[in-house]
Amino acid sequence: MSAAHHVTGPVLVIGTGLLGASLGLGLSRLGVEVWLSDPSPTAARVAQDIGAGTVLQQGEETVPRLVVVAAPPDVTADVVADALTHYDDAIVLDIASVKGSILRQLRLRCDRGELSEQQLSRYVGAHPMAGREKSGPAAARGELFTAMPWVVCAHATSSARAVRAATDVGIDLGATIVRLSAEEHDAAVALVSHFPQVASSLLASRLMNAPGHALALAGNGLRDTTRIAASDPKLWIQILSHNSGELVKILYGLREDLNRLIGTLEDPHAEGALLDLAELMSEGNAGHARIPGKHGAPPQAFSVVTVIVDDRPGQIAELLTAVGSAGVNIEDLRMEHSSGHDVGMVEISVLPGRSAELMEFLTEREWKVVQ
Ligand SMILES: NC(=O)c1ccc[n+]([C@@H]2O[C@H](COP(=O)([O-])OP(=O)(O)OC[C@H]3O[C@@H](n4cnc5c(N)ncnc54)[C@H](O)[C@@H]3O)[C@@H](O)[C@H]2O)c1
Ligand SMILES: O=C(O)C(=O)C[C@]1(C(=O)O)C=C[C@@H](O)C=C1
Repeated sequence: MSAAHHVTGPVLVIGTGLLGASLGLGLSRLGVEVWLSDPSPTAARVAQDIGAGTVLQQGEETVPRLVVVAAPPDVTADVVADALTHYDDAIVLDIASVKGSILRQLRLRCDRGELSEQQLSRYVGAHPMAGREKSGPAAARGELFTAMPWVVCAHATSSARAVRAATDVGIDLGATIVRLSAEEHDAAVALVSHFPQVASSLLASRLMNAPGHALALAGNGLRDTTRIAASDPKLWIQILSHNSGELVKILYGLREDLNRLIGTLEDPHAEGALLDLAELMSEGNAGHARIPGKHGAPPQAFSVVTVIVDDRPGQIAELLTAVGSAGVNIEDLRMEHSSGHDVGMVEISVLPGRSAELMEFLTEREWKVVQ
């Protein structure tokens, strides 16, 4: 299948695990020529088998216009530097979960004369705020990035061409572009990604020696708060250690809150103790209410079913008729066009209890529902 897109291939994806294979899959589906490379021949082959691109065989050469480095954070700066040196006109971007440490390593190479300023100008950092608790290409999904934030971290000397290319990949994958400096990015993800991972892991680690009868009672509360505790330790020790400075600031605050809570619960009948507990719960309510919906939309009281439609007359009417025949009431409707796309995204707000059946109904009728 070939659809309108901004990215011009060939694109070389280096690192064909969950993220690299998902990106290859998303671009290949648009008709972009994608080459795949990974030190693990199995990871590269699996990525090829699922349709993410074509494996670049050892000794085989290609002239990519764009290189996307989707390797673990520890090796990302090395792989980026090699790509900037080896492919002398290609734009190189990385999609690692941390940005500041990688940029600092690349700058150091410039200062030592190992990389030229011209080479560094072809690099831009990016970070799709989309992923899974699973790793490897078998878990890849071409729609992983749809409607998710795609952070572009240009550095002081990134060329306009490089920034454009990093942005275009996100747009073509249906993501929402956010521009931040590497420092702003690292502070933000410490709070909204790295801290939740640590909190989830700490919570789940309490279960290691829990008696079977306690675990047998586990409901959605525990499942919701521990999904990401199943994440890959090899990846996360790198992410956490690369962004430790920002994370530690948040953990100091948590330590204070925990001390306060312990003090309160040690004597729940003390004067003011119940008020303290009420404050803790309502502060949590207030923080939760600030988590935006997809595309940065305000928090939703309804469930949103997102459907991708072709940008042509009659499509919305057909979709609304389909929702009507499912017997589901539309509480709100929002339509988004990604600039330059031939598709639009329709967000249908429905009562939370009706979204699963509507998704199933539409999917069965071959509407493209974003899962
Ligand atoms: N998993 C997520 O949710 C998520 C989300 C956004 C960004 N990221 C970032 O994407 C990158 C890849 O993560 P992933 O989840 O796909 O991990 P993954 O473990 O699924 O895949 C990583 C791949 O990189 C390969 N690799 C290892 N060393 C390499 C090297 N020197 N050169 C090239 N490839 C190498 C591995 O063989 C593996 O196939 C990481 O930097 C991560 O921080 C991950
Ligand atoms: O949804 C998940 O499973 C994720 O952990 C994804 C998540 C996140 O924190 O949102 C994790 C790390 C990445 O760098 C980006 C996205």
